[in-house]
Amino acid sequence: MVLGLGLAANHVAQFDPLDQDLLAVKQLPSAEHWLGTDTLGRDVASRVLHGVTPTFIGVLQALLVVSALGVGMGLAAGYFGGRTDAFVGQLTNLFQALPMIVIALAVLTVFHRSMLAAMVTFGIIGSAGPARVIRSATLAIRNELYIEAARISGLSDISILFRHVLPRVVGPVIVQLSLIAAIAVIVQTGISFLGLGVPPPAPTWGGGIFEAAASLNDFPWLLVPSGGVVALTILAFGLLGDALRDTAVEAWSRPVHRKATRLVDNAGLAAGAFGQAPGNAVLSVRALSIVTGEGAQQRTLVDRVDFDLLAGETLGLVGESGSGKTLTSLALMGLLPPGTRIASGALRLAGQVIDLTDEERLRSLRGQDFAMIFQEPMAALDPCFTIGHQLAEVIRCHARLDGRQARERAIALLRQVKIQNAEEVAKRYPHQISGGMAQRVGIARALAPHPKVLFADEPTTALDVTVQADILELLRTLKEEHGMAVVFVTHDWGVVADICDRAMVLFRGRMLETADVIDIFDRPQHPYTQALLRANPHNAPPGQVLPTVDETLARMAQEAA
Ligand SMILES: Nc1ncnc2c1ncn2[C@@H]1O[C@H](COP(=O)(O)OP(=O)(O)OP(=O)(O)O)[C@@H](O)[C@H]1O
Repeated sequence: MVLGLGLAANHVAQFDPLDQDLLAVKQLPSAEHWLGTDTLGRDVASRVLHGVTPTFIGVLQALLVVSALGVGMGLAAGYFGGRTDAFVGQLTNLFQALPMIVIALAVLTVFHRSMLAAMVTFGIIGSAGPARVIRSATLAIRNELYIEAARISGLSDISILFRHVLPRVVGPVIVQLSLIAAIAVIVQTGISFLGLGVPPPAPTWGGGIFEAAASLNDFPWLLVPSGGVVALTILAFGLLGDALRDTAVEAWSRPVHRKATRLVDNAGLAAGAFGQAPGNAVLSVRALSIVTGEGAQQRTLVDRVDFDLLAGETLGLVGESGSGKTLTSLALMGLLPPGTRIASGALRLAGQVIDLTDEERLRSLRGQDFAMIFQEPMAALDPCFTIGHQLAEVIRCHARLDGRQARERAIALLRQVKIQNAEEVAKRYPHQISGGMAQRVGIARALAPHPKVLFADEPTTALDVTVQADILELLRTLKEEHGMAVVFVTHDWGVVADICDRAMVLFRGRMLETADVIDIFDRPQHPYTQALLRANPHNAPPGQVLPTVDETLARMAQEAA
């Protein structure tokens, strides 16, 4: 808005900013002079408005220098590391050690009060701060897998920097540039205030503050318009930076609250669809569909999945990577990742029917009736708190216990998951325990609220084989002790055979077959299940090359023809 008014100053301002009226000096705001007049009777509003353009030109000059130098140095130092990093480090140290104001005064003297020279100098010296911040942000992501993958696939460093690194650090870049813009306003105002910038009578914000300071005792009002516009502009740069950062960086990570086009009528579904559900089903899910994208871009990721989970049963969700196993379980937990949403479906839990598109209702089940354990047990624990503290926190969320009681219950839970020295483990931090122990802690945390259903998303994949067997054994025992039902996400037929009672095979988001585990292994009905089983390494004689699922499907199609 300030910039808009400044650009339209010739039309908006009622007076020439240089017109003096010695008969109307030091006037307070009036209908004629909106912000009053100064010590020479000039219209203050007109002078403030005409001061906008030179100020913003200066800001732009500083921003261009910082964008090129500060952002460039930060990206290069963080990405290349080594000597580049050391060189940039020395340079930024040097810039930060330079006395900015003394250098600016010298530059203004040499370049005859050139604001351009002052702003370029400020941009060069001021680029040290953004360079350091952007270096740190780049360091944090330069070893991420997708950057490695881009390197391996032959992309040049420049295109990796601009296409893969810059978009990830755009948040800090925007924030740093908004800070620089605000400081550039202060520097310009300071220079004009010292009488070293554009000479009077040209209208500048700093000049206005200088005049206001001179007549502060007899006409204090004069400081309000000139100081106010500077303060408001600085504030506006901060807010603008935050808003731009939110739009550019965080918009994608916000949950989408818009409801998708419903694929089925959920009201009708809730009323009739559970008729077929077995009497002893703890959880029944009907027509669960998950989509991503909007309008014509909408893509179905999980397509009308139905299943029943019986009391004390373990149901395996099996399928290749990307078949929708994880999304199915996350959807029921109300934990879908950003960009995806439930388009339709209903569940019935303990006789209660819940519309799956009702996010609020679904969220209330999490941690109460539904609990979850994850593939990366260590990543699911907060490194800053002890195991005991983290367990006690969850326990106190669900039960009215004091600190000591919650700690005792935490230790009891650790014993339930067969951790021998539970008291001692409770005092440890996550980095002080093994992966297998971390998964036991994850299970203990999931058990704390006595859930009806436990979702286990490949909980043994990240563990070594002997620990895997221990964890599966533990889950089997706990399921029996607690009477829980378990939904077990896996792509490992060995795990299905070991722990599941029934299995549901998913392919590209569609449910192909659900059967008892023995039937699935002995009499798989769907050609895809047959192909998936043939690709199972557990069945293969050593040394034999297994057919891929696609190869088996192609051969079956040929035989059928
Ligand atoms: N946030 C997301 N936005 C868009 N599509 C997604 C998102 N998360 C997952 N998908 C897509 O949804 C589909 C199902 O993903 P899901 O993670 O459920 O598969 P999965 O069977 O669990 O695979 P894996 O065994 O590799 O974990 C995949 O095609 C995946 O690319």
